[in-house]
Amino acid sequence: MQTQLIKHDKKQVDKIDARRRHYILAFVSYITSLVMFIYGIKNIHAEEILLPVILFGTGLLFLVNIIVFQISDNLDRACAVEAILVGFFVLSLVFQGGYNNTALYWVFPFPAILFGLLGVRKALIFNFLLLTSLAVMLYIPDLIPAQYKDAEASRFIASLVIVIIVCWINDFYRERSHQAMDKLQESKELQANTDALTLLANRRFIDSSLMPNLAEQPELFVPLALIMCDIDHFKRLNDRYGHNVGDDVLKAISMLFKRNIRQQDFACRIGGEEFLLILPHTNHTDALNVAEKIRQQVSQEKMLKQDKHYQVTASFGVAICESAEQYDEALKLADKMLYSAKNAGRNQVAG
Ligand SMILES: Nc1nc2c(ncn2[C@@H]2O[C@H](COP(=O)(O)OP(=O)(O)OP(=O)(O)O)[C@@H](O)[C@H]2O)c(=O)[nH]1
Repeated sequence: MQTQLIKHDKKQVDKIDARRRHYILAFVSYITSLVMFIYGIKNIHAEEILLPVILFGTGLLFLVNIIVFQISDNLDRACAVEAILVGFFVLSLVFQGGYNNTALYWVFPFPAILFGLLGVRKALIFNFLLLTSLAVMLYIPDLIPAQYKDAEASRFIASLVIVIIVCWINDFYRERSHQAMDKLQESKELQANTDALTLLANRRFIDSSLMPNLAEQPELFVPLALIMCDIDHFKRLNDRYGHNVGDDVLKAISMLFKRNIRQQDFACRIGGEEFLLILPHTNHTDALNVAEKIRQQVSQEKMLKQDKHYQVTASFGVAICESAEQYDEALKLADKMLYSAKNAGRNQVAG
């Protein structure tokens, strides 16, 4: 669950990538429609009506697509539509020939645009389809009204293949390095949120990951049970057997927590010998039962190899949190309950 929450926080990386695609979409839409309208006006009296129709038509469609995106906020759909418009524009321009038969020059920016809009795999397929359609149009001249010289067509196709391959290599490794950075960041984040001795989550995890998620999506957590746990007379144990033995006890208790909580629960070390178990969707009775079960197991487990008769015990305080705003109050209550368990003689649960 700790890893899942950290992954959830990594959505920041996806947001940056979505922004990149958004800018490409906006740039291509506005610039292409502007260029289309300017050329449409320039060619309004062209001999063939098809050219201004293509120019105004695609210009308008690019504009409509970005406006629909601004309203609907559906980036994937807008990018897919944009890619289809790009394909349609490229094919119809080459079909018609463009102004003074210059259509082929306008094709070269589009492979890179397709990679920017669609991501590596889809863009590669799309570019391949576009390339094949262009090759068919150029090598079977009877299919289209525009006339291109044989040498011109071959050079164009060869250059386009090079452009597509370079864009593909570039984008493939950009995506790979993006994924590697993402993993590295995730493992650094996990390390920073983990207590080195017990490998439980630490206080930083609660503050930087759990709390924002609780505030953002309380329905995933509440009612949230907080079980505060403190090992009894730990100072005495340390003094008698040494710090290393104390450390081993901390590790053994942490393992015991992990064995007794569900996959969606969190076990955190929040102080020297103080722990906090955080159990989402858990009511007061269930939380008391969990605490009692763990208390019994702690008191029954032989934790010291050096002294099989030494009984480690722990005290527990339980409270329920119903909202993110209530968290601090519930934590204070769990702490208060813990102290009443200590005052009542230790090795017990209060809540
Ligand atoms: N071995 C070990 N000891 C630690 C660690 N962190 C804190 N401690 C010790 O934990 C002890 C906590 O002692 P106290 O706060 O007096 O509490 P206690 O002896 O457990 O007594 P009660 O809580 O009242 O039952 C101190 O002696 C700390 O030095 C740690 O990482 N390893």
